[in-house]
Amino acid sequence: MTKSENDGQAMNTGIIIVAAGRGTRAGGELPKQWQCVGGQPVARWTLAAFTGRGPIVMVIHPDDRAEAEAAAQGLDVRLISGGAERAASVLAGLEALAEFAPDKVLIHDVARPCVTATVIEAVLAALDTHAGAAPALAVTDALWTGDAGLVSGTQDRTGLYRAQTPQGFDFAQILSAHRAHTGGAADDVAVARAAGMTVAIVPGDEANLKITEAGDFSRAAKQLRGNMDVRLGNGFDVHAFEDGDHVMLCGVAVPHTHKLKGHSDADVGMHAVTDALYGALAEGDIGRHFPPSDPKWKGAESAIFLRHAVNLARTRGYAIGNIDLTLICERPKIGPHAAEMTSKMADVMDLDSSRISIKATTSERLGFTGREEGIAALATATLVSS
Ligand SMILES: Nc1ccn([C@@H]2O[C@H](COP(=O)(O)OP(=O)(O)OP(=O)(O)O)[C@@H](O)[C@H]2O)c(=O)n1
Ligand SMILES: C[C@](O)(CO)[C@H](O)COP(=O)(O)O
Repeated sequence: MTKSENDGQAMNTGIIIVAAGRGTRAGGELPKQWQCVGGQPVARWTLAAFTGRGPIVMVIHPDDRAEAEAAAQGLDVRLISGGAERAASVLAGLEALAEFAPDKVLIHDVARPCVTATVIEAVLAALDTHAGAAPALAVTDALWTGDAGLVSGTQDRTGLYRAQTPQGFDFAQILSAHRAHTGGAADDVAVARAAGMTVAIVPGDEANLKITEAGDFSRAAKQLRGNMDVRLGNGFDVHAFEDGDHVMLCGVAVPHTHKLKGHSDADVGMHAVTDALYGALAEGDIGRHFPPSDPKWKGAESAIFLRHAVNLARTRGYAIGNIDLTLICERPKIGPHAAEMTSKMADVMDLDSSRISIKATTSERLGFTGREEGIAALATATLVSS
């Protein structure tokens, strides 16, 4: 991940996912963040919730690199080594993020995979007016002290909150607060307050639980199932042939007796996939985002449109489930180029190629594709949010 690769995204916010803990209370053969809930590692859910919001640094234990790489596969995440205490891991993350010079930073426990976009956005909004902001829930149960199984006293709950993450801060201020902090701290709000920063409380969410004990895995799985929003979109596009010697299909220049006619590079395959993503988001189509009347897009690479749709989906908290594209033409033959097209699309979409299907059919010489007047493309996309 480089600074320039993130240009155009939410560049002023950096993300730190602290994942260097050992998960001793949760048990299991692997630390809790690498164990699966709802079919994928805890860490992957957590990373997906922040993808598209800015550069992500995940702080890990040096022994966990293989598990971390598997959990982050296909996502733009920098892995760095943490320390023995949570605060040391956060400081390592802040130092690594300094290269991106973010204005703000969100610091989140990997062990909170059910965090919602609403909570993240509430923290970010509060950072417009405060140096720090964090989600929390007011304590609603009565509080007691206990001793040897007996209630030994009661505790006034007025003004008490249960703290959650992500905790958000002005980047420069929290970096210097962490550098100056000595001794333990339960969280980054404690470090910030010790340095004199004010921290706003924003509404937390019961769903944003921290996997701490073994029983929390099933609670998280239930939550992830319940929160999951699956969206499906389809896209259809047609471009006519004109004189030329190659067609652009899914980012690959395929030699042919004609080229495709269009305002942009006329990559009919990418256009259909882009429209499927916009469709899944109920965001209209390419024309709404990149009007053909705008000379700026004349001859433009269609990868620009596709990346925009992908980033829009990720910014809204969706991961791309899969893409299925059918190209309809008699010629050129797609089969020999399908692997290269898949790899190019995977690259542009920053998506594992196993989630991309590119296939082709003829229309049995019927209709405009049968008469070789042009190429049609039909795409389906699924988006999954937690
Ligand atoms: N040295 C540490 C300790 C904790 N953490 C992270 O801080 C978060 C909150 O910590 P906790 O839930 O206590 O996780 P563990 O330390 O892994 O759990 P345990 O205390 O049961 O071992 C977790 O995302 C954990 O990975 C970290 O990055 N570095
Ligand atoms: C930061 C935190 O998630 C706020 O609730 C929590 O303090 C970290 O977990 P730990 O169990 O206290 O290490």
